[in-house]
Amino acid sequence: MIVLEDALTLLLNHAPLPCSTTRYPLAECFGRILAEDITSTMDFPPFNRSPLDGYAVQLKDIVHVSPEHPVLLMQIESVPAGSVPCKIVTSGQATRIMTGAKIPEGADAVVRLEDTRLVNDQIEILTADKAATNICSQGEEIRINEKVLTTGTLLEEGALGLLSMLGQANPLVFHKPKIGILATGSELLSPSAPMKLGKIRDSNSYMLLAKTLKAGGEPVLLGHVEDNLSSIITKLSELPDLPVYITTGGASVGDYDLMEKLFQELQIPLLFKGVAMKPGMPVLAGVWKNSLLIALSGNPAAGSVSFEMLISPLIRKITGLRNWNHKKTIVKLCGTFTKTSPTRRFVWARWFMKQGFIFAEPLSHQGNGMLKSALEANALLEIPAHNSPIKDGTELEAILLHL
Ligand SMILES: Nc1nc2c(c(=O)[nH]1)N[C@H]1C(S)=C(S)[C@@H](COP(=O)(O)OP(=O)(O)OC[C@H]3O[C@@H](n4cnc5c(N)ncnc54)[C@H](O)[C@@H]3O)O[C@H]1N2
Ligand code: MOO
Repeated sequence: MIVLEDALTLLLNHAPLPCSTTRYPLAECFGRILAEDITSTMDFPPFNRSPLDGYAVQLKDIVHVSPEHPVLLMQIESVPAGSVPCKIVTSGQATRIMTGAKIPEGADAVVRLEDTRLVNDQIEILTADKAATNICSQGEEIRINEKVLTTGTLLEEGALGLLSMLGQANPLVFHKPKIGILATGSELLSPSAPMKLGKIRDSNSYMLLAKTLKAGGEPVLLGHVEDNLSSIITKLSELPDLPVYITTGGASVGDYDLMEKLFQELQIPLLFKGVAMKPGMPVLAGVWKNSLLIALSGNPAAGSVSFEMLISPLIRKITGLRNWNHKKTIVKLCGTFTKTSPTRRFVWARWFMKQGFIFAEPLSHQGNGMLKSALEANALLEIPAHNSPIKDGTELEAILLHL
């Protein structure tokens, strides 16, 4: 039996390198991982521009204005966003300018439209309030040659907007790692099969498919196979070449729990067998033909916790993501937790904010009812080993699954 953190380190140390790279159109890049550093080839904004609709003027003409002592200026042109001003603003003149348009030469202030009035043909300036700061300077957000995005960045809305701004229509991204998911168990039926006595439908494959997608991998469902060593070996020999294979079922000590025998039969040296946590203790891992083979428990409650704690960070690392680690946080326990155990435990919980603190309430119906609690859970709460009953409000570590 191995400590969870050591098991994860072993898996990460044997993780395949991130996949090959390719260029994708920007619109197809959401959720992918950037495989190159992006340096700006231009300043942004690319020119001094107006942050509002108003008049570009010379500051010295308006510094002393007030509604009681306005000044009159002559409009020389009007510049919409996207156009280039042609005329230089000199003393006594104003260029009507729209938000986003280039500031004309000669102007060093912009008065907003609401602070002006049209008087005959002239523009009356009623206040100079903030006029000098009403200019967005060239390069104030991004300088030319500045590194804006780095390899390993998850491409979400901010990154996609920046890439577009920088003219990166086809950024280089990592291919998603393919993760094989094979369910073992003679009791298993596919979701479309008619029900039979003694059988259950395979829910693990679909649960782990979803978890794989969330971690940034590409799940490859390999179906299910009965608890028979030669059937499992035949099935494995037919599988496509993938960097990681996850199996569920047969990881414990029962007569038909064949995973340990499988590792022996295929002469796969074990990285570890059994992880000191509950649920999710039965896990075996090894390197098989340059791929990681990880056998999880068939118990949905156990398999999903093992996946969350061990496989999700592993997949995130193989995607090329820079920050692949769990997002752990300290929460306050809502209610008391009375179940004690010599092993550290992870329980599905629901976090919420109250009086400025994050609280987490363990869900009832854990264990075999895990799938129902998974529906409601948004956190995995860690209960330390050998705890005496834990009091309401005690600080505990949790992984927040959905924000
Ligand atoms: N004598 C002992 N028995 C058990 C122990 C133990 O220490 N000594 N550990 C228990 C614990 S804890 C767990 S967890 C399970 C682990 O069992 P396995 O990993 O070998 O998994 P299976 O026996 O194949 O299945 C367990 C359970 O889950 C159902 N199952 C299996 N596959 C699926 C699937 N794809 N979709 C939905 N449900 C699935 C299966 O029918 C069983 O009910 O062992 C305990 N026993
Ligand atoms: O290890 Mo079992 O995984 O406690 O549920």
